[in-house]
Amino acid sequence: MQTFGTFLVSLVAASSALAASIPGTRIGTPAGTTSQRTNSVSIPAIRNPNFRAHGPLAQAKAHRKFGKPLPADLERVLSKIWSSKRDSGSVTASPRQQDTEYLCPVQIGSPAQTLPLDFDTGSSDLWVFSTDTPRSEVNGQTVYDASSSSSAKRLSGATWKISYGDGSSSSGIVYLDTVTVGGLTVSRQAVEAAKQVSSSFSRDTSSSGLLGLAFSSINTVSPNQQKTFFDNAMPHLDAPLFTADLKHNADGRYNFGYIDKSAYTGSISYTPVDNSQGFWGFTATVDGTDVTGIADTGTTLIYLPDSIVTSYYSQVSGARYDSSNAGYIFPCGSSMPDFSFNVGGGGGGGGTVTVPGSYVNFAPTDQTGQTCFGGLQSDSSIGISIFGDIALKAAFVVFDGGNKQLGWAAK
Ligand SMILES: Cc1noc(C)c1CN(C)Cc1cc2n(n1)CCN(c1cc(N)ncn1)C2
Repeated sequence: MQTFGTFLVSLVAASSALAASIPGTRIGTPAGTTSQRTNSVSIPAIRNPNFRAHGPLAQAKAHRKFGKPLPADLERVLSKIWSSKRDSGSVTASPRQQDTEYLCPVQIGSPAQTLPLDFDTGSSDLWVFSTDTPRSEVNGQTVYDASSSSSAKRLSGATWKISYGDGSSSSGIVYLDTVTVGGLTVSRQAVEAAKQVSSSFSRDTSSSGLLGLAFSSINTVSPNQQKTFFDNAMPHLDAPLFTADLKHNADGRYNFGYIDKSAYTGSISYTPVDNSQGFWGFTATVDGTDVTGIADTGTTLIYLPDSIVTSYYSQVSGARYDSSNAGYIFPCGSSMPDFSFNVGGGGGGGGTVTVPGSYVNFAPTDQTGQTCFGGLQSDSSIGISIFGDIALKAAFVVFDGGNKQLGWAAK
């Protein structure tokens, strides 16, 4: 069996023998060597340190070299190797405005245009500020220019329109273009260019749009619904999953296709996902009460049933629901209790995620800094419980699209 190293040496030996037999042939004297004779050279044979010897692949090379068909058993082995998935990606998630949102650099088009996007497991549109967005609505954001991308193709007749839980919205037209996240590339990804954005997006000068990571069933492109970046990438990934490792006031990371064992402690507790509404829906247990909600990186706070929220703030002196702030507030100097929930309970006890009390002290309600707004609020006006960034940044979370499950681990 010839390994690459041997192959390289034999190739070099052949050429220098050849050169020696043809007078005057000079194949160049490599740096560092001198030769008394005029028609001979000595070439170092450098072993390729990156080469990994592999029997079947070496067998295949030998058969191909001499034009021989591969034996059936070798064919079977190679087809398994060559069909194996081999893609993955890893990108930094940078917090903005006290962890209000997390932005990741995304490359779009050829040549690449890099835009900071909000990765949102609560929606399924990849939309961007673009040269199609009215100048009056662009406020310093980096915009996507499809006309500068040789790989951009307009998806004729396609439009999109999306509204979010906080009342913000955007809409526009659609291109197919090459999108790369952390080294993972999807060609012909639907890139939704905004022709209109609501004021909260215009004011958000650091974000150029969103990259949806919920299920493609709630993508808003019409008449032909489009797939999310993750859905398009999934068949090529080493594992059909991505992980979210968001942090408090610090850069975190989204990984695609693999689980970084150094990013969490203890074990990962898994729980089934209900994607019937297009979200990463799951059930957790809070103080013995089952809560069904969604894991949503695009929502800043945690929204849970009234009973749980009221019970939590009853532990904090001076905490109250304040209608002028439309939420629970408390004295900023309060020492907030930790907030825990259990995932994957079942017989094995599952795993407990503990949100430090300091995370629940979200932000002052005004410049005086006397009163602070809670990171845990009631879901009664939303109709669905949401485990947003305040909860997610307390854990290492596996979004497993292949097995429709969510994994939670401490970190
Ligand atoms: C958010 C946010 N909060 O303070 C700032 C600043 C921002 C960003 N900024 C105002 C603009 C904005 C509004 C939204 N986003 N970004 C992200 C998508 N939104 C979601 C996603 C989802 N899964 N669920 C609900 N809404 C609403």
